[in-house]
Amino acid sequence: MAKPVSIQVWNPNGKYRVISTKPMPGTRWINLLIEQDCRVEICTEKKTILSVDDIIALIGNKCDGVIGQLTEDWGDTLFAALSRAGGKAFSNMAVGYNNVDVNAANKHGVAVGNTPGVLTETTAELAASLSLAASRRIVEADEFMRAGLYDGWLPHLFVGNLLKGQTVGVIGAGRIGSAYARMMVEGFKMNLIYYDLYQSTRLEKFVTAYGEFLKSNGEQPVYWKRASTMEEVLREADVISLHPVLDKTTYHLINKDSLATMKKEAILVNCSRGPVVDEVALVEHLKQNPMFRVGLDVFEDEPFMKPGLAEMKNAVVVPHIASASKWTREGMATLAALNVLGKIKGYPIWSDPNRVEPFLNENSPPPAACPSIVNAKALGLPVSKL
Ligand SMILES: NC(=O)c1ccc[n+]([C@@H]2O[C@H](COP(=O)([O-])OP(=O)(O)OC[C@H]3O[C@@H](n4cnc5c(N)ncnc54)[C@H](O)[C@@H]3O)[C@@H](O)[C@H]2O)c1
Ligand SMILES: O=C(O)[C@H](O)CO
Repeated sequence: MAKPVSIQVWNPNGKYRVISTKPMPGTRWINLLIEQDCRVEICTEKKTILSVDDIIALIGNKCDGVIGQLTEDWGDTLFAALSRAGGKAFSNMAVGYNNVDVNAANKHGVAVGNTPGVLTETTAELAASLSLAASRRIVEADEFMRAGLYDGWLPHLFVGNLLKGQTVGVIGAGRIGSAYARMMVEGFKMNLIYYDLYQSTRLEKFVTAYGEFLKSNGEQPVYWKRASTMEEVLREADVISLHPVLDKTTYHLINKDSLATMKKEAILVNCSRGPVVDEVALVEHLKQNPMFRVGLDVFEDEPFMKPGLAEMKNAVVVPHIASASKWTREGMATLAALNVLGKIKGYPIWSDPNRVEPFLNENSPPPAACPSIVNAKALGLPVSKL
């Protein structure tokens, strides 16, 4: 058993004990909990990733709800501990919840929250940034400059790819994938090809309308295509960005074979989850194809990179920061806190997790609902009429 971890306590006499396994940005989330009679305990332990034992020690004998992080392993052991302590709610401070065993949560009657919507644009902007950084070789050029190697303009110096008129491919055109597609189509006049299990009519309508606008201005229009297979996207796109959920259907979706299907000078961006890409195969592909480039925010074995990746000049790598804008991170903290608070207070579940703005308006109290509970149906929780 790990030794008890250090905590900061807010509102010590609060009736409901809510734990956050990490300090989170902003103070609104703390205030919202305190106003509703919660004692808030924030783990201030220095180590970045808490173990299951650390979290069991935090939960203790009485705990009404926990706000946790995507780095934690929320399986049967933790849900059993939370349930024994009287807890009925857990929320990830993330939209992705592949670190959570939802069946185990169901078994112990614990509601599982996530934070959709508030991070859509911020994450799409990072994917767009990585697309640009990779296509225009920004990191390589920056390193070159700082190393004092620049001794004058040259026709061949850091020549990269023009995005305008090329095709952007999106795999997983949900909230973030669609936002990214719109940025790339509108910002850089790229054509779109996408693959998703579901049709994205809104995205298609957007590209059609933008194409008509360009045409009416005498410019080359843009086009969209919904691919019937992922391979079609891999074959046709010049820049491919991955935005599906991580589950058993998307594990190693990008592997040796799929990499071989892509154009030799293609750009691959991953802001979804690391294991969507077979990173060992990717390193080999980068070695064999120096004109192929990647922009990665996520890694298969975070916080580590597979051997060889750090040395690849044709890879841009950042440490899982896609949702890291101040507004988004504060909003994620708010949504996660309100998921836990709402369940403790017996509120119903918000009917549309794609429309969470009312919870984020600092000038009015949030609706009396849980913004997003992924196992609401399985637990038979009522849906809000608001
Ligand atoms: N890097 C980051 O910091 C960061 C930030 C936010 C989200 N994410 C990741 O992005 C994911 C997507 O977030 P979202 O809000 O857009 O979710 P979403 O549910 O709106 O979109 C996911 C899409 O993936 C599609 N999909 C599922 N299985 C697929 C498959 N086998 N092939 C193709 N498409 C498939 C779904 O139909 C859906 O449209 C999250 O689950 C999370 O893992 C990462
Ligand atoms: O799933 C998520 O929300 C991200 O990975 C962190 O923002």
